Amino acid sequence: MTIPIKQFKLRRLRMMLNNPFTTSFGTIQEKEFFVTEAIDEEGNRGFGESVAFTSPWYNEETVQTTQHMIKDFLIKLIQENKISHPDDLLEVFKPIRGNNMAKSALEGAIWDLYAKRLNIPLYEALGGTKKEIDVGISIGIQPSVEKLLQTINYYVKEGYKRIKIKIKPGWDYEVLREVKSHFPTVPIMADANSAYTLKDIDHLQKLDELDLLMIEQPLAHDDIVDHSKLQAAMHTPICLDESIHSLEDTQKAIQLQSCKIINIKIGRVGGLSEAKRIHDVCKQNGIDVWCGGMLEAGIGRAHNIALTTLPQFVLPGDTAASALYWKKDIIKPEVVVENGVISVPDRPGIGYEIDEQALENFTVEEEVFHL
Ligand SMILES: O=C(O)CCC(=O)C1=CC=C[C@@H](O)[C@@H]1C(=O)O
Ligand SMILES: [Mg+2]
Repeated sequence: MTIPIKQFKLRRLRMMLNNPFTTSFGTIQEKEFFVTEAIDEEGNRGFGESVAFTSPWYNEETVQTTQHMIKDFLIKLIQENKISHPDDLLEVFKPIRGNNMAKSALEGAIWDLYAKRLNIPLYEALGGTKKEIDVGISIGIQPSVEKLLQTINYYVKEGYKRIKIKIKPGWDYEVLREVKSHFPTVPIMADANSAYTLKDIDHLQKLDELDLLMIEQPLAHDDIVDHSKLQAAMHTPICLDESIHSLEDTQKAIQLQSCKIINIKIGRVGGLSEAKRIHDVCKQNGIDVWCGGMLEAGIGRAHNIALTTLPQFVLPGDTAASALYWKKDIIKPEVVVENGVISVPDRPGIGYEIDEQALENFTVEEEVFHL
């Protein structure tokens, strides 16, 4: 049966992070993004969230390109095609190359609507089974090693199951060695956001001494060939983030042995349907996966939680508590983490209610599209 989508709402929100988040590219303090809403004939409402940043440092998409793609191309494709299942969007959106984050923002709202129409939780609609998921925390680059150690100490005491540290040349081996010596039993990983090249191979090999859980995206954002050379030269598992946009990329990375782990971000791969396909092929090939974060507000966070209930998400994700990011989130209740664990909500769809007042307060622009 066709999903009778009657209307789309596109809200642009602006929210301030509690703490600035610094990577090898710069610092984010204010987050701008879209909340998408798909409404059917009976008034059911499905919600999605976009993850592109205001400037294209993580990938080529931005808040502006997301809006352009949704308004001028993607909604038209939904108007022209019948959608019976959210997976249909894989074909419907095919004429548009790339722009995965824009596609995912709409697809997420349709997945939520689909699950709500069936009156089942989104995680169940996706085929997930876990009732609880393990989470870790991603810590941005800190002003000093001392500050970093204090921050880690705080999160370890809070119960987070693994700590991810951002690294870049000049802020890597010594810092990680210090961290490991203070927290020898805590699973520690490093994310380089493509700050190195194969010329750094000797330096990167030194990280093998530190028994890290993994090193994420050490080399170029669009590379899987050099990563395969690096993985062959290192014991530490390489995790790919930026380089994996699709099932096909995943299959090629597996074939080349470019990594042992994949960080699945729903937005980066174009939505939950593709994320699920990537998960399935990783499961068949013994590649561990985990769910990365993009500093999401509550709706995106809820989607991440639902995805993480799939069985191959065997490593803690970045889906930390709402309160670490926002003074006030846009969902009710907010996402809470106890001893590094989130209890997956059992309500229909994303499982959290929208805080309508908060949504309104953070909205700076709104547009409605009739189908
Ligand atoms: O807490 C989160 O949402 C994860 C934050 C995080 O690590 C990242 C967010 C955005 C872009 C990147 O720097 C990064 C990552 O690469 O995984
Ligand atoms: Mg990353």
